[in-house]
Order: sequence, then C-alpha cells, then structure tokens
Amino acid sequence: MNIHIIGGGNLGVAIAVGLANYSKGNHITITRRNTAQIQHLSQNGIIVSSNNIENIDQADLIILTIKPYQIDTVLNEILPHISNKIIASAVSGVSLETLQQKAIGAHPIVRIMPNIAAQFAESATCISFSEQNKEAGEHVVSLFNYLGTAIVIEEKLMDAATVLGACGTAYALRYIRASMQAGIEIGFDAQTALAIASQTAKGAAKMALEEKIHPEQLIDRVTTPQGCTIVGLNEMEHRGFSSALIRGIKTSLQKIKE
Ligand SMILES: NC(=O)C1=CN([C@@H]2O[C@H](COP(=O)(O)OP(=O)(O)OC[C@H]3O[C@@H](n4cnc5c(N)ncnc54)[C@H](OP(=O)(O)O)[C@@H]3O)[C@@H](O)[C@H]2O)C=CC1
Ligand SMILES: O=C(O)[C@@H]1CCC=N1
Repeated sequence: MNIHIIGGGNLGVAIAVGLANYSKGNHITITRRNTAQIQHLSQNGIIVSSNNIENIDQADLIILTIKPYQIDTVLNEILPHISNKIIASAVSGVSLETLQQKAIGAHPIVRIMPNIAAQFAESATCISFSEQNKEAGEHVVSLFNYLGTAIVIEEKLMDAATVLGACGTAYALRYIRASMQAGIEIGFDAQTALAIASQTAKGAAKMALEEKIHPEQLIDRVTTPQGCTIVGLNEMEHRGFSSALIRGIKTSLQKIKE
C-alpha cells in the first residue's frame, strides 16, 4: 500500500516508524512544513516531504495526524488532488460527520485513535467508521493491527478512547516516573530504577492482557498477608492514588469535549 501521512509530528512519526519496522510491503510518505527534524526517517525508507500533494493521487490511504485547527487548511489543500481515497483521521475531537462534510462526502473516512507506542507496535488503537465505510474501516483495522491492538468502537466513545488510550500513555509514564523517583530514594541509581520500574509495569500489563482477569485478582497474588505490599497499597489509597487517576482521566475527558 502507498500510505501518505500528513502531519509529521509526535504521532505521525510514531505511525510512520511503526509501519516501516513492523509491516511489510508498504510505501510510506510523511509530510510536515518544516522537515528538518524528520529528515532522518529517510534512512528507514520513509519518504519525507514538505509537499502534501506530491504523489498523493498514488496513495491508497491518507492518514491525518495534524492538530484540530489545521484540518481545514490541509483538507482544502489536498481535496482537489484526490478522488475516492480512504482518509484515516487521528485528529482528536473531530467527528466522522464533520470530517465527512468537510470531505464533501467524496471519500471514505475512518477515525483512528492510536497512541505513540505505535512506534514499537504496542499501540491500543481505537477505530470508528460508519456502516457505509465498512470495507475501508476493516482495511484500516488490519493495518493498525501491525502496530499493536486495533479495537473497533462506537464513535460516541471516541473522546473516551482518546483519553484512556492515547493520553493514557502519559499517565502510565507518570506512574513509571514516580516509581523511579521512589526507587532512587530507596537506593537505586536512576538508570537501574527506571529499568526496574519500566519492566515491572510492562510485566503487570502483560499479565493483565494475557490472563484477562480483574487486576485485583493478580494483586491478590502479590499481597502476602501482613506483608509489605498491602501496607504500601493501602497507604497509596489513603493518599488518593486511584481517586487521583480517575479524576485526572475525567478532567481530560471534559477538556476534549470542550
Ligand atoms: N501525540 C499523541 O500522543 C497523540 C496525538 N493525537 C492527535 O494527533 C494529532 C497530532 O498530534 P501530535 O502529533 O502530538 O502533534 P504535533 O504538533 O507533534 O504534530 C502535528 C504536525 O503537523 C504538522 N503540520 C502542521 N500543519 C501542517 C500542514 N499544513 N501540512 C502538513 N503538516 C502540517 C506540524 O509540523 P510543521 O509545523 O512543521 O508543519 C506537526 O509536526 C492531534 O490532533 C492530536 O490530538 C492522537 C493520539 C495520540
Ligand atoms: O494531549 C492531547 O490533546 C493529545 C490527544 C491525545 C494525546 N495527545
């Protein structure tokens, strides 16, 4: 497939590198206005360009990874040069209906919400499309399965997916950072603390994914009666650990709905 990614920033680059490293037979182009920062991607066989329309008529899939306020400019620029192309938009907060109207109904539109772990084929990508665009949607799902897990969701949950799945990367990293800081306080050098905290989070996530049981059942396997885990966990809860996370996620959701 020829894949044309418009918006070579944090997410666009993660998708481009992920596709280059974890999928086969795709030709990837990535664009942004100032290309200096992403020129190195050409070493991975990715075409880097500041021209959004060059060869866009050859694309099988166009992926939009621009900010919401950049969408009109980009669509006005590319629409006259394409016909009946699948457009996958990762632009947060912009609905299928709005996108379909902007594209004058002429292109199958799919909404995607990946996260930057796409770079390492570990994204949780949520995907929505209308019944009418099912074939295009399934195409996009197969592609994003190379970059981790692709889950089809109802569009009304797309904002929630953005918060849980995309912003979630940052929340998880903040957990790792806090563990690392504690690790340094209790005796490890920074690098060792980071390695232990990161691998421990990865291991916990792997168990949750593989066993598909409630996390508390896995926690029960760790908490020796009268041991050190349960006192730590209870102290974290006294300090509002779960509550802080839930409130943070709900605040992010409120913001995206604005
Ligand atoms: N970052 C993340 O983890 C996630 C982001 N998203 C969504 O993805 C979108 C992008 O986010 P993010 O990657 O963080 O943002 P960035 O600002 O990092 O990337 C946006 C890129 O778009 C480029 N751009 C702007 N205007 C144009 C244009 N006219 N033509 C081509 N490229 C253009 C910018 O580069 P230049 O100025 O050089 O043109 C910039 O590199 C947002 O809508 C965001 O909500 C969704 C999920 C996760
Ligand atoms: O912070 C943001 O608004 C974007 C959306 C999801 C991740 N980053």
